[in-house]
Amino acid sequence: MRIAVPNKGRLHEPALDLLERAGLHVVDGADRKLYADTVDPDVTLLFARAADIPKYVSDGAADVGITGHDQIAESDPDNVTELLDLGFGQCRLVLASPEDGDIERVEQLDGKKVATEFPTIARNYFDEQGVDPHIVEVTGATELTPHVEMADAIIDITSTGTTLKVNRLGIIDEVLASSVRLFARDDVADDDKVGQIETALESVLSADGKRYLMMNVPEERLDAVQDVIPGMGGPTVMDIASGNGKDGKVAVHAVVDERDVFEVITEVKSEGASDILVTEIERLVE
Ligand SMILES: Nc1ncnc2c1ncn2[C@@H]1O[C@H](COP(=O)(O)OP(=O)(O)OP(=O)(O)O)[C@@H](O)[C@H]1O
Ligand SMILES: O=P(O)(O)OC[C@H]1O[C@H](OP(=O)(O)OP(=O)(O)O)[C@H](O)[C@@H]1O
Ligand SMILES: [Mg+2]
Repeated sequence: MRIAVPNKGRLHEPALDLLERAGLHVVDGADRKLYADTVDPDVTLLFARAADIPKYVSDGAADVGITGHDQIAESDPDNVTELLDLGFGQCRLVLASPEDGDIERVEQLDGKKVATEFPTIARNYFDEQGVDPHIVEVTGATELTPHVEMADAIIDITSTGTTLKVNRLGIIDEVLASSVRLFARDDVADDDKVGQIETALESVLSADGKRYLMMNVPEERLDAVQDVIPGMGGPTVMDIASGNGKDGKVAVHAVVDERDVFEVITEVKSEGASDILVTEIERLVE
């Protein structure tokens, strides 16, 4: 099973980091190497350009891919399925034009020029809008093109909005929202190994922002403590070996949202909980 992962750019590190946290450790990765084995003898990583990854998967060079939804939509293969939103690389593809120009609406672009790195997405978008501009294909620095008479508008990626602002471009419309996805070729999407990879990555995403809370609670206070813990499916309650001054107490364990931890601790403490421990969770298989 081969997983295609971005070889550089902003998606490389977070994609590898996620695979590592999911337990798919790279065993022989070296800088600039184009493939690497993992601790799972059945799983190899291929490092490719983010834009080429949908084609690698579609054509069978890899079975599973990790890249932006925008790249999958641009490549538009008819034999891949998105399995998971991996929650990073969030951005929007937008239609934008010079702030001081007179293009303010999509309809004004009929017969005009629109520069983009995403010609397929652009063409689909304009077809839906019933507008027919010339698409000027570029491979980067798209924001420059309206200022050198190469284009009247652009369709490009924005996240913080800084690049558009610096280049005095204003958003006319949102074309596509994107984030990084795990996807597979249809003929392998139901394989056990693909399922294992999906579960492993999902377990890391599920654990993000969650904390594991442990505490000791006098038995007679258990109901009151349980009431203030918003854990998944209720907390786990265990007997504690007697002795050590723990008689009459039970151990309560619960998974709690990180943002609730402060409040929960304050409340369970006031209900009589002691020896409270908070730990991070590496993975959570639900
Ligand atoms: N500013 C951004 N914020 C969030 N995500 C982004 C941003 N720019 C790009 N992306 C996402 O990352 C993907 C790849 O962009 P990136 O810039 O890493 O690759 P690239 O420009 O092709 O890099 P390189 O040319 O070095 O290979 C995009 O398709 C998009 O999904
Ligand atoms: O809204 P912002 O936060 O400013 O981000 C948007 C910019 O980020 C990307 O470029 P990148 O930095 O990847 O450079 P590139 O043109 O070399 O791909 C994208 O192509 C935009 O230019
Ligand atoms: Mg880029």
